[in-house]
Amino acid sequence: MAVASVAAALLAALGGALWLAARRLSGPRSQRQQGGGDPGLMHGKTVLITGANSGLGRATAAELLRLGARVIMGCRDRARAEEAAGQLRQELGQAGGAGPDATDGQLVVKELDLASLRSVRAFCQELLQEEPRLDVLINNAGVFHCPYMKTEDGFEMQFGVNHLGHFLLTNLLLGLLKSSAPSRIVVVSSKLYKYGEINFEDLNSEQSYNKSFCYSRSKLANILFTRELARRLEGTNVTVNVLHPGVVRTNLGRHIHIPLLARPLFNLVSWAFFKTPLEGAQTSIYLACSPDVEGVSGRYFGDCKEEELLPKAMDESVARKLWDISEVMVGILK
Ligand SMILES: NC(=O)C1=CN([C@@H]2O[C@H](COP(=O)(O)OP(=O)(O)OC[C@H]3O[C@@H](n4cnc5c(N)ncnc54)[C@H](OP(=O)(O)O)[C@@H]3O)[C@@H](O)[C@H]2O)C=CC1
Ligand SMILES: CC1=C(/C=C/C(C)=C/C=C/C(C)=C/C=O)C(C)(C)CCC1
Repeated sequence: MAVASVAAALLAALGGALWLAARRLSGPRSQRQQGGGDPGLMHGKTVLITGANSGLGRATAAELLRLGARVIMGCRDRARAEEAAGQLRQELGQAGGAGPDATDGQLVVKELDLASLRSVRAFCQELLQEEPRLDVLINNAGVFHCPYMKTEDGFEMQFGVNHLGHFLLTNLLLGLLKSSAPSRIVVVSSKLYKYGEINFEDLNSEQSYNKSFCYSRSKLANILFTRELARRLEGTNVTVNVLHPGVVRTNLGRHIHIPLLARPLFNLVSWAFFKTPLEGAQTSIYLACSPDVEGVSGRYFGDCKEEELLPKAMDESVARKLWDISEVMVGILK
């Protein structure tokens, strides 16, 4: 009897694993694995991607590089970024691209720590000196569910990196984006914005800290920032759009503690149900280079299609107030 139960359990586990594998390999998602598109589409264009050494940013960099762009990887850890850049050059060579030597110079690594306003300023100063143009800025880097931590300037980490660091970065690069117009800004947010609120009385979470709320708040801030910026950029030929990538298998979950014994199960589930980084990056890539969204600004996208926002993400007075407070927080108040 016991032997029969064990055998049944093993068979069920095997059947489940096979079903998951079949689902992963034959589902519609696998068809989106390798990007198509004209390999010369982004030729002559310079793209800056924050957090380009890992996950979605890395996959976005790989694809835009394949499409011929000069890609600047804005990353906080030079060693991790150089390692990723080396792998990307090699992958491009192996995929029949221009080859590691010919692509040199099209992939540039620069240090950028969004948890330090000093680093953001130094990064922009160098970039403005060295780069004659910037066609696409992709605000992709992010931190998720970290324990309570503060940035170098004393801001709650998720709000500080996901919103404020990118707020300063974008503002300092706006002149170059305008002089390179038509140009685009792409902001990576999340569907989890739905659970956030902009609680102006405690933006630093000094009174209480809830990591889920603070992540959602930072992602709501990404959307409000996008909409306010789109309004300010009207008539400049610089567009800005925001997206959610879906649930993607990346390093974003690094602060989530999974007990050692449960990890294989979580890995299996994420492998079966989460998007791959390349699948998740499709909307970022679409907004960065598709002719379909030429002139489109201030909109929210998922799976390369426009989606509706909750009223709280379209509240113009909250967006303006957040903009004004962010200017004071990062020290660019004119
Ligand atoms: N994965 C998912 O399911 C979802 C992701 N997103 C969003 O997608 C974006 C990309 O995340 P994803 O690729 O998943 O996660 P990863 O953790 O794989 O990548 C995040 C990137 O952000 C960088 N980063 C973190 N902190 C800083 C900092 N202070 N300064 C500069 N760079 C920093 C990381 O650098 P380092 O490697 O050095 O840590 C890394 O390169 C994020 O904005 C995230 O909120 C949204 C919805 C779902
Ligand atoms: C891959 C993987 C993980 C990653 C989780 C991730 C990437 C969560 C993403 C969250 C979302 C949806 C954020 C939305 O903004 C775990 C569970 C830590 C452990 C098992 C392997």
